[in-house]
Amino acid sequence: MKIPAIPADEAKRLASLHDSGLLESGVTERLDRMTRLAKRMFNVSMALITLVDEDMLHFKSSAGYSKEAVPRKISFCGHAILSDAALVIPDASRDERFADNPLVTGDAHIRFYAGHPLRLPDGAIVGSFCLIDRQARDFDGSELENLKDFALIVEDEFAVMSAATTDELTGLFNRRGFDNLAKFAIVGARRRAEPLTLAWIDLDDFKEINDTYGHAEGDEALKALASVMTASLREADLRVRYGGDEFAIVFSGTDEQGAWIAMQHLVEQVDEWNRHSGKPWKLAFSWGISEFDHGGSGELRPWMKDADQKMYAMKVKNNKGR
Ligand SMILES: Nc1nc2c(ncn2[C@@H]2O[C@H](COP(=O)(O)OP(=O)(O)OP(=O)(O)O)[C@@H](O)[C@H]2O)c(=O)[nH]1
Repeated sequence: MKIPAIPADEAKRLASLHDSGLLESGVTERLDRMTRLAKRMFNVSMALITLVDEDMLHFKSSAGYSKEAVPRKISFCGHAILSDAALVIPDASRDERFADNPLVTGDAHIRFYAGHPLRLPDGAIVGSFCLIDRQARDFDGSELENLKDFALIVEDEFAVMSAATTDELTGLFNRRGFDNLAKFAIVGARRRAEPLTLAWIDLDDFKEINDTYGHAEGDEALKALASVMTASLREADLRVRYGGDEFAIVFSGTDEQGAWIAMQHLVEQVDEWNRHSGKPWKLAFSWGISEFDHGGSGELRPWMKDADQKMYAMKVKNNKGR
C-alpha cells in the first residue's frame, strides 16, 4: 500500500484549513444536497466532501457513508489532494497503490474512486469531492467534467461559508464565526475531557486613536493587533474580532494557567510592536481569562460574561475605566 505523500506546502495548507473554520463548523444542508445529488447522478455507493488535516480524513458531507473520519494514511483523498487534477482509480483491487489497502480488502470494499481536489479561496487544497463505488467501473471525459463542476460549486460554497464568518478588516473570525466555532470547541473539549480557556480583550484608549489620528489610523491599530495575535499565538487558537475594539481568543486544550502564559507572550509581542511601529500612538489592551467550567451549564454566554468581567476589572484597575 502506498501511503499518501505530504504536500510541499503542508504547513501553509494546514494553516489555511484551520483558519477556515471548516473543520469545526459542522454539517451544512447545502453541502449534503450536493453529495446526495452526486451519488444519484453518478450512480455510486458514496459521494463525499472530505477535508484532510494532519492525521485524519474528515467527512464534511457524506452520502452513503456513516463514518466520522478515517486515518489519512489509508485514505484515497490523501492522494487526491496532491494534484490539481482529479484522481481516478477504476479498480482499486488492481492498482498497486491500493490493492492491499484495508478500505479495499475490508468491509468498505472500495473498488472505484474518483476524487477532485477542493481549494480554499487562498489556493490551499484542503480536501476533495469524491465518488466511491463498491464495483470497478470506468469514468469518461464528460463524467470527469461533471465531477469538476461539483468541486467548483463546493469551492464557492466554502468561500461563502468562510466569508460569512470572517472579519473583513482583520481577517480574524467575526462574531458569527465565534458563536459557531466556540460551540464546537466546547463540544470537542467536553468529549475529550480537555480544558478550554477563553480570553477577552478590549483595546485601551482606542477612541483616542480614532479621534486624534482619524478612523483610517484606528483601522490600522485594529489590523496591527490582529497580526500580532496571529504571529504570537498557536495555529489551533481561535482568534476573533468580536466587534469594534473587542477581541477574543479560544485556547483549546489549555487551562487558565496555560492561557495566562500565552497572554503574557502576546503582551510582550505587542510591546515589541510598539517599539518598532513608528506610529505616534501605542497599542494597549486590557484582558481577562476564564476557563470553561465542564461541570457548569455548558452555555457560551456565561463563559463570555465571566471573561469580559475579568477584562473589565483589569481596565478599572489600570485606571482605564470605560
Ligand atoms: N477605526 C475604527 N474604529 C472603530 C471600529 N469599530 C468601532 N470603532 C470605534 O471604537 C471605539 C470604541 O470605543 P471605546 O470602547 O469607548 O474605546 P476606548 O477608547 O478603547 O475605551 P476604553 O475601552 O475604556 O479604553 C469607538 O470610538 C468606535 O467608533 C472600526 O472598525 N474602525
